[in-house]
Amino acid sequence: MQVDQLSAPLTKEQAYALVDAVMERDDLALTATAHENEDIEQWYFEASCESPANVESFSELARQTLGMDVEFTVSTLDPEVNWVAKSLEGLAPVVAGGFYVYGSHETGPIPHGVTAIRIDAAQAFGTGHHETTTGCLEAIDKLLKRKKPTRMIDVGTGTGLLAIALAKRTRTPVIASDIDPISVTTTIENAEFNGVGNQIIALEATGLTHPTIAQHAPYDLIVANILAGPLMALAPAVGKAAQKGATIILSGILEHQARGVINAYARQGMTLTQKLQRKDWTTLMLEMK
Ligand SMILES: C[S@@+](CC[C@H](N)C(=O)[O-])C[C@H]1O[C@@H](n2cnc3c(N)ncnc32)[C@H](O)[C@@H]1O
Repeated sequence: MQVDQLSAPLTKEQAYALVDAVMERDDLALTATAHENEDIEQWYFEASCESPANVESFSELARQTLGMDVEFTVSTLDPEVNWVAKSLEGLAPVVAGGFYVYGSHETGPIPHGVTAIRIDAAQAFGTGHHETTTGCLEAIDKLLKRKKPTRMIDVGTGTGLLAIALAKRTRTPVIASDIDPISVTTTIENAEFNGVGNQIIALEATGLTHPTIAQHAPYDLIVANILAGPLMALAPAVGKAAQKGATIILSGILEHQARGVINAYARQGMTLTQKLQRKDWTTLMLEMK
């Protein structure tokens, strides 16, 4: 499958507005992100989709959303190359919440007193470098300093990093689920070489809809690093699956979206206990009352 990548330099606000607009248009079949090239202080909108990109529909959406014409650069990616892995090769280790997340290319010594997790770049999200992931690792560390959960689920597990972090620290089984089958196979491999293969139950599931997830409920810890929209949609299911006193860690939320997510979870009986801010990204810790 060939993949086309559309890119355009925009302001930060324009780039995020376009990401929001794309999220509402399933028919365009696009995955969109906004990011900053810090070296030149320029924000970009980027989207990828199966070739050939429907540039005309997309330009029309941009025109309607931003009220101006946007010129997109379109490039076709070679399907034989694992571009995600390539772009992540050589990343430096991440230290967050006492976890040390490193790739197999790393040759330096592992620092003392950390929980080391080896995650290789793959076609799944979660090498620990994104602020949403470091926010979750720090929230997990804060929680584990005061209590040890025993019934845990990581929804939207990506590479399995957060589930592996929990399994390593608690030595207890953790459910790791994702909508994407590639995440599930990646998670199984990552759990194996981190020595927690027998603790991670990796499942393909949308949200909390899977018989195994229902069987293991209620949970005393639910972690979900997805995006604000899907997180708000998940609030009723999380409310049903969480036991009284459970901790809920939510990330993938832009600062201006946090209030909406907090309100959606408050309506299901969960109250905010802590908020962690990493650049533009907010991680929420909530408790089921
Ligand atoms: C931002 S990544 C987080 C990965 C990893 N947990 C981390 O913190 O680095 C979000 C993941 O959620 C998955 N996802 C998105 N919507 C989902 C849903 N409704 N149910 C389950 N997984 C979902 C995506 O496939 C992706 O792997």
